[in-house]
Amino acid sequence: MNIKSNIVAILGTGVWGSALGAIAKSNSHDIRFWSHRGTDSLESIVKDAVIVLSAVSMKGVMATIAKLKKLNLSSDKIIVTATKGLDPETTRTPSQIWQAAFPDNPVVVLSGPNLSKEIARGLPAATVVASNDLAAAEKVQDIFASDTFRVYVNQDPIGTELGGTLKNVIAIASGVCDGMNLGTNAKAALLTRALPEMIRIGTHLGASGETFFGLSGLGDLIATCDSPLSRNYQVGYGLAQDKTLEQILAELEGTAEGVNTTNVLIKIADMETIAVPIARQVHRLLRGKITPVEAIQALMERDLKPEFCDIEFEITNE
Ligand SMILES: NC(=O)c1ccc[n+]([C@@H]2O[C@H](COP(=O)([O-])OP(=O)(O)OC[C@H]3O[C@@H](n4cnc5c(N)ncnc54)[C@H](O)[C@@H]3O)[C@@H](O)[C@H]2O)c1
Ligand SMILES: O=P(O)(O)OC[C@H](O)CO
Repeated sequence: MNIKSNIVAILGTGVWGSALGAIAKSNSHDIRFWSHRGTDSLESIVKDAVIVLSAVSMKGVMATIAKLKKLNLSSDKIIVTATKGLDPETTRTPSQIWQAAFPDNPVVVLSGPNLSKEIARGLPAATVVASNDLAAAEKVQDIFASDTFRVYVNQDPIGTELGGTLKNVIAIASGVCDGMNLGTNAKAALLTRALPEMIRIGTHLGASGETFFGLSGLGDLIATCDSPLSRNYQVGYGLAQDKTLEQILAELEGTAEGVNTTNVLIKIADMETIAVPIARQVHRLLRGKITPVEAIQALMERDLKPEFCDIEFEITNE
């Protein structure tokens, strides 16, 4: 599909960075991996790269940026962020942090229903690359698109990023739902009511509401909330088995960003007085304040209300 080979630096060699690197490599691009635990210098990895893609977990974003800042990154390099998290101190998204650190570089968000283990197996999937700089997003689209990985562009980086980030909180709730065998009706109600919750927070933070109905919102919500491959789902499932959070995290392979994201989301909701009933129960559950049964009761016993009363959005695209 691609004719010209580009040098792509992938920062973070966890399962997602590795899977993304393998996709670009199969498109004949020259991939250079960097890990904070490895021996290669960051400078040598990013030196000739056209694209610098960060797939480090949220806890590594600030440290990685601090290292890159020392290297005087040229402003023509496209920074791609694939992290799905929120900064606990500032509540900012990774793309906001990257853009503030490198104001002259194009920053592109890559996010979608992308369980890395399925992608590593070459199963078909789709994703979104979003940026205020459309040409940069299209360049990233060109580099990663393949006949098994369909890449769409859009111009709502914050909405695209927040869809992938906020759904991790709901994936924990969904794991609880399945772990307690609450059935398909309960799961459908949970996911459907979660979407306006995500939209309320997202639009408050500057996202476009319609983005949440696309691949990076609804698409990723479905994928993550319905798959035992999701680490966030596994956290919820474990809580439903009466395991402690510490025990679950100790057994977990890789990062469950939803645990930190729940804390940041509640911080934002409390500061801005935004209703997030599902996330609030997840927060209480993670902190050991309530049991899964009490969380379900609290959600079911809330005051009755009209179904559509608190979000406004317009679908403008076909
Ligand atoms: N795994 C997936 O299916 C998937 C899909 C889409 C997005 N994501 C997101 O991508 C990010 C990475 O996910 P993953 O599954 O590869 O996680 P992982 O736990 O497998 O890997 C985390 C990576 O972050 C790096 N890291 C951690 N602390 C660091 C630090 N202080 N400095 C530099 N690097 C540090 C680790 O070395 C590792 O390379 C997460 O935000 C996740 O939500 C994951
Ligand atoms: O394993 P998780 O829970 O981080 O989920 C993976 C991705 O975010 C799904 O798109």
